[in-house]
Amino acid sequence: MNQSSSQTAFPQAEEGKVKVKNPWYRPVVIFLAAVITMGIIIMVAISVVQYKPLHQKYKYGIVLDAGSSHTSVFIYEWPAEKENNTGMVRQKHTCNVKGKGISSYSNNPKGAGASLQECMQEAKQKIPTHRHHETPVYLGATAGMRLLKMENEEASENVLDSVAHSLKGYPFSYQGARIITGQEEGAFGWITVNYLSENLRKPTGTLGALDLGGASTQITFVPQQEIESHDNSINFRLYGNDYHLYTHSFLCYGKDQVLKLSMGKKLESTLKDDVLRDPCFHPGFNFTRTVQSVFNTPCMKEVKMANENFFHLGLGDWSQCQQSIRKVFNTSFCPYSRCSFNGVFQPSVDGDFGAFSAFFFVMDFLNLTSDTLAGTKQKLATYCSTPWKKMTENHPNTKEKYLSEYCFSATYILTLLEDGYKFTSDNWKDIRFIKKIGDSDAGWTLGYMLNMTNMIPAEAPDTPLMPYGGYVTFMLLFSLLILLLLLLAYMYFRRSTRTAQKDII
Ligand SMILES: Nc1ncnc2c1ncn2[C@@H]1O[C@H](COP(=O)(O)OP(=O)(O)O)[C@@H](O)[C@H]1O
Ligand SMILES: [Ca+2]
Repeated sequence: MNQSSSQTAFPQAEEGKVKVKNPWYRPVVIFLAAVITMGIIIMVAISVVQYKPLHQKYKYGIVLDAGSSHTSVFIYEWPAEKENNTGMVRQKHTCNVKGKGISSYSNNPKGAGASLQECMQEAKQKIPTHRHHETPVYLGATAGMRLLKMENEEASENVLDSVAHSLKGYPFSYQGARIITGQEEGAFGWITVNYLSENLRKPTGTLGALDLGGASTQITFVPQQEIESHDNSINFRLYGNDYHLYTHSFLCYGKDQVLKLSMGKKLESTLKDDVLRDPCFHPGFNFTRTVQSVFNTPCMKEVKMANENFFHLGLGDWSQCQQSIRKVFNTSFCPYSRCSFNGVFQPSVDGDFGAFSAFFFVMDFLNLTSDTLAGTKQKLATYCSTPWKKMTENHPNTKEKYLSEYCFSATYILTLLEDGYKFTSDNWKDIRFIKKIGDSDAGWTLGYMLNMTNMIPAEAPDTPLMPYGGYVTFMLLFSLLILLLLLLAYMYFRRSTRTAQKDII
């Protein structure tokens, strides 16, 4: 039997000696299986880390900017998972409170709280109900309330109590209503513009901040020189970088207060006359005002006039207007190596600046946001000399108060920037007149909220493994690769089995 079987044509098929090779034992297949398993594990792991943002939940915050001229309610939103990253918070909605600023309610404090109702109701609708209770609400009052506090502290407290009471009546998380300092107003404005420009986590330069309100104005930037006065220096650490800022807020140098100051100075020189001839107003402008409406401010000593009323007449002379505005800056003394005005230290301006609030409203209305300094002056001179009649005909939909004051306001802006802050025709182009960056308004409110909610950490937070786009591409390529490997493995398996079967046959 042994002999006969040794003579067969197919010795492999010999009984007892046939061995079908199992393809899974081959090292290549083991390797492929290992790669596939590892690939799947890596994909699952990355998915767990990266999947979170796909299920974004938004959080919200509300800040009320109680300015001297009016109050605005800002609603911010940000993805809950990414709250410590720069550029994540955006403005969802704004609401302008009807009527004047809260400081105008000094004789009727209850009215201040009541005035907020409409906008706060709107906030309730804009923010999903299940988020209401965890949405912080802050009210920050600026220079109008600083002035009221100087004039009548009790009245200012009553107004603040009234707005606090009103805000506590909503389902949000009330966090306080207070007068913020000029330093805070400057520093938070700077944080806002640099947060929105995503300058804070990069080693690139920062943007200085120029804010012009009705009652005060702020300048904030990173200076090249040492800051000689303690009051003007602010240091903070954001996302792992140290910032040394220069900031100053000039109370009474908002555009509405400066208008009063310069009119008051002109009235002083015409004590007995009941006519104020004003080069900062258009020719043909003629308005009867009360003397009290000019002197009703703690920014100026009241001057006794012969009459209660006066006629405010426009002359439309830009260069005379600038001469009169220069008088509100005291440059006769400086206890430091250099000053802006009124004996306030200021290092030389450096880098790019964002100029917002009334800087923007005024320069944008006059189409002066991108001219040279000389060009701006020339256009302004022509603008101021335009007859008032023509102005009202050309701009029937513009508020008359604003329209009548643009010549004055723009002349003040130019004088403040050039004579006050010492911008020159060379670095004029570094001033960007801006309203918004992306969806969000430039102003102190966003920076204030980021700070109060600890959303800008001192040290840089962890970043996701890779950007979202990169992650999707990576996952796609990786899936394709795994598919390819599976296909290869399958083809290899088929071939090996076929060879084995052939071998058996
Ligand atoms: N469209 C506009 N045109 C001109 N000025 C404007 C416009 N909108 C607002 N303003 C002015 O901007 C200034 C805003 O100041 P505000 O923030 O109320 O005061 P402050 O910051 O000093 O407390 C006011 O002088 C207001 O009249
Ligand atoms: Ca303001």
